[in-house]
Parts: sequence; structure tokens; C-alpha cells
Amino acid sequence: MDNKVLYVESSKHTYPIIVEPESLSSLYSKIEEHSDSKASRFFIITDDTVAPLYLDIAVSSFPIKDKVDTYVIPTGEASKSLSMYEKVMTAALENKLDRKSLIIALGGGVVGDLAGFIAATYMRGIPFVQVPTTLLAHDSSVGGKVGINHPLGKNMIGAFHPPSLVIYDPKALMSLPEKEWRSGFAEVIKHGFIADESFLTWLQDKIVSFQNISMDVLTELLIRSIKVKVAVVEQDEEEKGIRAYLNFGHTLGHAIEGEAGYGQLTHGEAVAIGMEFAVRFSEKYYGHQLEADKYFNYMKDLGYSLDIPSDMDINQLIHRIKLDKKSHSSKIHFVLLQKIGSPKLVEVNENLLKAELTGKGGV
Ligand SMILES: NC(=O)c1ccc[n+]([C@@H]2O[C@H](COP(=O)([O-])OP(=O)(O)OC[C@H]3O[C@@H](n4cnc5c(N)ncnc54)[C@H](O)[C@@H]3O)[C@@H](O)[C@H]2O)c1
Ligand SMILES: O=C(O)C(=O)C[C@@H](O)[C@H](O)[C@H](O)COP(=O)(O)O
Ligand SMILES: [Zn+2]
Repeated sequence: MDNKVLYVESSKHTYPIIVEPESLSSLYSKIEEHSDSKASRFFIITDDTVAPLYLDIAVSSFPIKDKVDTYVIPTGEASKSLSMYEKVMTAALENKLDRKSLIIALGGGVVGDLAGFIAATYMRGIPFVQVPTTLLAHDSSVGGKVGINHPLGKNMIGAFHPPSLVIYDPKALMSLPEKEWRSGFAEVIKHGFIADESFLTWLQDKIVSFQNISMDVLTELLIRSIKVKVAVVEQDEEEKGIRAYLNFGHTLGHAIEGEAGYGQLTHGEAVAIGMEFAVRFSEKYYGHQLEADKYFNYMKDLGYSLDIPSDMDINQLIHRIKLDKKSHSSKIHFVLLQKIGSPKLVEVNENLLKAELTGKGGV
């Protein structure tokens, strides 16, 4: 795989995504090369799992340490909150960041979404760099969706604020626990479902467990999956239309995440359940089979549980689905698949949805 730098053309600027082993240790020089090394200050936001692993490596790459401030949030989805937003904002102000400062998100999607939203709103917007350290963050670090959760809904408070650079060191993923590989891999599979069935068969062939994935395979996987995302966000940056396809599996997935309590299920675990449901619902909606069982069996072999948790109240899930950002005028919208690789955003009838969710959908 030779092309390890991808470029995203956003309406604000074009930014590179560098996928390169060991790039974390040359963070500053990458910023110098591709972003703003002349920034007045650098504010690295990370979490308390990533900090002991990678914060020193990142900070060591900076020649002038006095210009670097750090802020460590508690690990986990619960940190994507208004209260954490206020704390980090306060730290940014106390550290005297100005409009020429650069925020650096070092971590997974939680850090990236929160830090990106701080960047989007600090003094009405300053630049930021994404330094993803999870598999899932191949998705979250690209495309500029940043934000935090509200108890009533996932990512309900946010902005579109593209990063100025994404530096992805696949070696950093080697410390991920299996659960987080599984979580991130759900978004990889999502990209296959919505855009490219041959990617799914390639994954089946190359990834039979989350142990011992070679750096070459991992790099190719990241690049292929990121390319799917880039192709969508370049056409529809602010989700006026086809960007909603990236929400495949998320309508139910987000409802499940919220209902379980943020952080009880990983994002990818919830999205995996949502994808299986969306495929089943697509088959009912379009009246033909998608032949997707082989992919769901593959996911089960990789340890995914694809059933809606049995303790979940279907009416509560529907209530949450109605608050989803794709809903409007009380109409529920779902991303369904006409066939694998051909998503559509469709309005769905609440009663049909309820019947399917309760397993009484019929054919
Ligand atoms: N903005 C977007 O487009 C977008 C896309 C997909 C998901 N998301 C959001 O991303 C979030 C999920 O991201 P995530 O799965 O990366 O969660 P996360 O940031 O919570 O990371 C998962 C866990 O892995 C730990 N971790 C991170 N890097 C590690 C490493 N290298 N080694 C060991 N442990 C490490 C973290 O501390 C955390 O415990 C959700 O909030 C989701 O809504 C956003
Ligand atoms: O980038 C997008 O667009 C996505 O939908 C990617 C999703 O994987 C991601 O979880 C995103 O945060 C969901 O966005 P939301 O608008 O449904 O909150
Ligand atoms: Zn997602």
C-alpha cells in the first residue's frame, strides 16, 4: 500500500491524513510540515488511559516545551459532556490560548469529538489537529463532525469543524484492548456495507481475529476505510444528503448507547447491533434478501453480540430514535440498504419499526 497520505477537500481548507507508523514521535515536525508550527501555544487534550502511554512521546517531539499545555480528561464516553466541556474550556482560558493557538486531540473518538468541539467554539473557532489512537478514530478523526452528548441524545451539541491535519500512527493501536478493536472494527465494516462489498470480503480474508494483525494489513485497512469516509464527506460535508449514509446502523445504535447509559456499551458494539437490525429492516422494506448473513456470522465469530439487549424497553428506544438528528417533523428516517453498497435514507413508519424491533415484523 503506497499511498499513505490522503487529502480531504473541505469547504474551509484541504487537510492531509497521514497514516504512518511511528509518526507520533515526530508529531511536531509533522505539524511543522503540514499545519501551523508557529502557533502561539499548543494545547494537547488526551485521556487518562492514553496519557501514560503516549503523552510524553507526543510532548517530547516539541522543541519548546513551554509552549505546550496538556489537559487529561477521564477516559470514557461520559467525558463527552457539557460539564467536561466547561472544565476543558476553563483550562484553555487559564492557559491563555489565543486565536493563534493550536489544539491537539490525542486519543480516541471521545477525545477527538470533545477537543474538536472545544476548538470549534474557543474564541469562535481555532484550528486543531487530530492524533487518533483507536481503530474507531479512523472514522471520528476525519470529516469534521465534533461534539458532545446530552443525556437526551448522542452528539446533540456540536459543530462541523474540520481538523487542519490528521496524524495516525497505527503502531499506537497495538496497546488497544480487544474490546476496542471490536468497537472500531464495527465502523470499518460499516464502510464496507455502505460502499464496497469487496472490502467486506477482503476483511473476512485478512482479519480472522484481532490478535497479531500485521502493520501492512492494518495500514491498508485504515486507508481503505478512511477512503470510503473521505469520498462521502467531500461530497456532502454538512450532511445535507448522502453523508447520512455514514449513519448506517447509528439510528438504533445511538438509541441503544443512550439507553444503556453512555459508556456501558462501546459505540461500535451499539452500531453493530444497529447494522444487523438495519439490514433486517432493509430486507423487509425492499422485499428481498441482502445475503448478509455471512457477514453477520463473521462478526459473531469476532465476538460481536448482535441482539438488542433484552432489558431494553422498545418504546424508550423509539422515543430516542425520534430525537435522532435525521428525524424531522416527527418523521423517523433510517439508512437502509437496497443492496450491499447501495444505501438510501428513507422515512419509516413508526408502527412497522416497532413491530420489527419487537420481533413481530412478519414478512
Ligand atoms: N466525529 C465522528 O465522525 C465520529 C465517528 C465515529 C465515532 N465517533 C464518536 O467516537 C466515540 C468513540 O470513540 P472511541 O471508540 O475511540 O472511544 P474512546 O475515545 O473512549 O476510546 C476507547 C477506549 O480506548 C482507550 N484508548 C485510546 N487509545 C488507546 C490506545 N492506543 N491504547 C489503549 N487504550 C486506548 C481510551 O482511553 C478508551 O478507554 C464515540 O463518542 C462516538 O460517538 C465520532
Ligand atoms: O461522519 C459521519 O457523518 C458519521 O455519521 C460517522 C459516524 O460513525 C459517527 O458516529 C458520527 O459521530 C455520528 O454522527 P451523528 O450526526 O449521527 O451524531
Ligand atoms: Zn459511528
